[in-house]
Amino acid sequence: MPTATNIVWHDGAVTREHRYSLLAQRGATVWLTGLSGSGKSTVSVALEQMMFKKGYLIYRLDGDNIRFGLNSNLGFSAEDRKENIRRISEVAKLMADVGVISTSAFISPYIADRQVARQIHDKAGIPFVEVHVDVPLEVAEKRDPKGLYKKARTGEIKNFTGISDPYEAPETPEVRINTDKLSVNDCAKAILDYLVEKGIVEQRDDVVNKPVESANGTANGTANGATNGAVVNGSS
Ligand SMILES: Nc1ncnc2c1ncn2[C@@H]1O[C@H](COP(=O)(O)OS(=O)(=O)O)[C@@H](OP(=O)(O)O)[C@H]1O
Ligand SMILES: Nc1ncnc2c1ncn2[C@@H]1O[C@H](COP(=O)(O)OP(=O)(O)O)[C@@H](O)[C@H]1O
Repeated sequence: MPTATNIVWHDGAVTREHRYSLLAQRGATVWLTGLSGSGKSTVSVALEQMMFKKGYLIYRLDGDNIRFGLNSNLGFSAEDRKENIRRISEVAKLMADVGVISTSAFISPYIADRQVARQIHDKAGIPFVEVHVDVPLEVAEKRDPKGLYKKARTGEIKNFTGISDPYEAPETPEVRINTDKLSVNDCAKAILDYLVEKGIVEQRDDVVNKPVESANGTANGTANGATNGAVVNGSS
């Protein structure tokens, strides 16, 4: 890929700290890596609901979804997966620079690519929390929520992670969740507990007084004290 030359960074007057102050939160990236069917999307959705109810602005970046748009030109070769992860890392970094907490749920099978994701965040001074969504291959394959393992076994899908392509598990992730041993809620809670323990987010009570259950992208909760449905800051 060509590298840009003759370019100069341009600073604005509104800083990251101004935006964080406006939003009453700091940006961060929660990076979920694991086999297909390990539970990355399911846990991300649960964490999003849990944190949204506490008044956090949180946004999910998800492998399948991103491949419909931004990364629709990428396949599953090692080179394409690397570019997939690099682009997502840059997007997550930008979102965190705005002040958004994002979850990135990507198989991201290669240690080197995840290292790049971490470096992009480290360089920008943004917290990067790697979560290994850990499950034995047999369990993921048995779940097979999209029927992809079946297709991979018959050879209909080539280069399928865990079957005909490698998955390099993280050795020292910030958080490891075993989705065959913990409930979805407990997995999400383990991540939130880590964020609180490390001071990445503060401890907050729920401020949204209805469950956030809609699966069509629109949240159905309303915030305590808010008349327009906007979420109010739950910090004291
Ligand atoms: N060959 C192959 N290998 C792995 N996964 C495949 C493949 N082909 C299609 N899919 C579907 O694509 C989803 C993974 O996309 P990602 O962007 O997360 O992959 S990667 O991080 O670039 O490796 C993955 O989503 P999840 O099952 O949610 O992980 C699959 O639905
Ligand atoms: N503790 C758990 N955490 C996450 N998913 C779980 C858990 N227990 C069972 N599952 C099931 O495993 C499947 C995981 O699928 P999905 O979230 O799409 O995985 P991925 O995004 O990693 O491909 C879902 O059918 C989900 O209901």
